[in-house]
Amino acid sequence: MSKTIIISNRLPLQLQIDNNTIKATPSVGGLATGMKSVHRDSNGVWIGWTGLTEEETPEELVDDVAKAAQDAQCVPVSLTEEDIDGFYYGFSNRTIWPLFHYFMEYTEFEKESYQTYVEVNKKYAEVVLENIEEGDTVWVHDYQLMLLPELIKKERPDVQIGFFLHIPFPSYEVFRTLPWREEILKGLLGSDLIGFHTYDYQRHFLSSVSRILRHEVSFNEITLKDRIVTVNSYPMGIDYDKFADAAAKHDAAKNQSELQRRLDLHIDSTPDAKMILSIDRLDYSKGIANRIRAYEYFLEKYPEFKEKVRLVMLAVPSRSNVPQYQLLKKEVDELVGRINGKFASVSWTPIWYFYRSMPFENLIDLYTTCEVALLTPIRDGMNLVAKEYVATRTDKTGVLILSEMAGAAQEMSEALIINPNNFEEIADALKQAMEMPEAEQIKRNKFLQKRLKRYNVEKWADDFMHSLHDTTHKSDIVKAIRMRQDQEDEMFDAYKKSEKRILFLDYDGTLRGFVNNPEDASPDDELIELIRSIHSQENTEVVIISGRDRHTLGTWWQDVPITLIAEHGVWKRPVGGEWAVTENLKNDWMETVRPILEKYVDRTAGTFIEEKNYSLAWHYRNADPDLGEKRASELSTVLKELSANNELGVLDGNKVLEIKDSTIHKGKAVTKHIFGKDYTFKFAIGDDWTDEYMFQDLPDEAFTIKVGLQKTAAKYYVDDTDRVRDLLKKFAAS
Ligand SMILES: O=P(O)(O)OC[C@H]1O[C@H](O[C@H]2O[C@H](CO)[C@@H](O)[C@H](O)[C@H]2O)[C@H](O)[C@@H](O)[C@@H]1O
Ligand SMILES: O=c1ccn([C@@H]2O[C@H](COP(=O)(O)OP(=O)(O)O)[C@@H](O)[C@H]2O)c(=O)[nH]1
Repeated sequence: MSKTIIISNRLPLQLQIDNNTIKATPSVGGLATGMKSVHRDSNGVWIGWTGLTEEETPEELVDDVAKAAQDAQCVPVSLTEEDIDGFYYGFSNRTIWPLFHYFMEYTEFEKESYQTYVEVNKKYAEVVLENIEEGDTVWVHDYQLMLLPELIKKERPDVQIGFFLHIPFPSYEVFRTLPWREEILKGLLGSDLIGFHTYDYQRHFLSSVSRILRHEVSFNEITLKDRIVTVNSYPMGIDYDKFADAAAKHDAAKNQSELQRRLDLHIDSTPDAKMILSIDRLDYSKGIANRIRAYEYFLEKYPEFKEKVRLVMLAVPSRSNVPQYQLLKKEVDELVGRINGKFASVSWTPIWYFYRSMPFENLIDLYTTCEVALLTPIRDGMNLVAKEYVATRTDKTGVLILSEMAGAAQEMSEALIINPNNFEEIADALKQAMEMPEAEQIKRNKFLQKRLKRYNVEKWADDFMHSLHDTTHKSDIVKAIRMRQDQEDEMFDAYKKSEKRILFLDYDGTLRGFVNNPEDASPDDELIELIRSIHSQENTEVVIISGRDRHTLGTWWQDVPITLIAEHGVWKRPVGGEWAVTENLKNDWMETVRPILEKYVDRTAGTFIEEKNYSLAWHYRNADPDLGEKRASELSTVLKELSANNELGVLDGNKVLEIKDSTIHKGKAVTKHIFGKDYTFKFAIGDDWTDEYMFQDLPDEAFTIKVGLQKTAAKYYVDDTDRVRDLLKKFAAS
């Protein structure tokens, strides 16, 4: 039976050694808590790190570690102290975490820790590959494992791989600063589906892919040479019923509340003071220090709330080997001390501060007892605490104040949404929360609960898995039209048997890959030899048919006696002959069009005009991809309006717009060329829109091939210019 393999840095259980025996405790953090129910309900395994390094695990306990993991349907990845230093405390949490949360000043770019990150991703890949069986689906989680999809795909192209990023994906301007940006993007693109919490993270990722790797991105699909990668947003939900049920039980047994007991013990004798809850891992991205300062500002701005409110703050220890986290701990300790010292009275402590993690029951106690939750991250992928707080409010009272910088804010607009850097706004939101009528609290929470209950973690995981399985459908379409071996054999068979054969070959993007400067794309020696050798076969004609100008084509192929067709069919150089115009064309329109193109060159950096005898081309390959596409579509509209009455046509090529006589195109050129001749084998290959005319106009029996995975009228497609070269070699050897 096929299974789902979940992979994350940490397993949902963390192992410790206590008295020479293995002890397991649940992992904290949104990923582990959220995925736990998905793991429980699926027939799957979870691969990750146990929390124990190889050095910490004595020889005699190695089997016990494996057993403890196995009992929880987990498979451990064995890591050394050095691995954890470079991979977890290093690249993951000193480079990626701060960078992706826009803390540029905390970001370290260390080559050694990146190398360890690569090595550790390989260790994860090894364990995954050992555990994959046919039909399994792989779901990789989070920023610690961004190279893993590619490592798995390389070995197991048959396996479907999903990746979910739990933290924000930063804007291109921030991401581009990473020295290993290409490697990270390529690693992620080993996936079939990549998921983010919000649309903003998704669009930032797509923008980096198109700018850095220059891949074609269309809406939410990235076209690679042989696959399509789908990208989408899936806001992670929580196990709603688990929290709501636990809260209901807790409410029914009021005396269970530790907080209440604390109040009853008169540790603090202002039991009526409303409680403001704050829960996070102690992480600078969570805005804890700012939150305390904003609370101080609130008490100063609205002194009437002194002794009427209390901030209950749970900070869970996290990544304490990273210096920034140690500094933050110090800062928070000092702030809490200073503010309590400044405002406390004999009967009132303004902040109750806990620095530890709490078991589930105590969390429920905190959630249900506090009238307000104040969550003010500076950046946060999602923030599940916000959702858990709302889910536990069984009578629907309670006010959530949430930072607009948390992914959760996008779905929780009924909360009081604040900017975490605006103390004025936070202070006012706290006042509003304190004074909010119960009816309004209920109204807001009703909407929030309904949504959280519906899109719970199970629905979220289902949604992701369905989309992942749908990607098979897309790759099936790709497989259906990609030239199969038997189709290729059939074509070469027909070629060999034929007594009169013709091959129409497009040049750029087909015989040669694209380069930034078109003049640098001259044919290499191997290509020249191949073309010469095919052409020299008996009864075989090779025609290079290109949009290029005749001088360039003529120079590159001057010593090879093949037919050349330039400028989409305007010029022809027959075998052994001279260039001649095939049609009587006008070019007086150029005077009107050139200034328009020049205007677009001036406004769009990286673009330029190519002048041919009978056409003008505006190239935008080197422009910013988004701007290039936008300007191209704008220019195309302008040119089409202008050309309507002039028998001019606008050709949309590969990053080029070409304006020329509309009666000229490659389809017409090939039709004229084969007219009256009895070729028994016809072949055409090309990569862009201008080649579509050939594919459409050649008779049905022709073998037509598109280079690259795009919509086409050709019968087949091949991946790239390397595959074209393979085909040429086979023609030459036939
Ligand atoms: O494993 P740690 O280094 O101790 O960190 C705990 C987890 O923190 C991060 O959680 C993120 O995932 C949550 C659920 O999607 C999301 O709500 C939150 O905003 C994120 O910060 C981290 O992404 C996980 O990998 C860690 O395990
Ligand atoms: O003592 C604690 C405090 C919090 N949590 C859980 O940790 C998760 C925190 O997730 P969130 O998305 O808010 O932030 P993250 O820590 O993942 O960045 C939530 O599910 C909490 O219930 C926990 O297990 N023990």
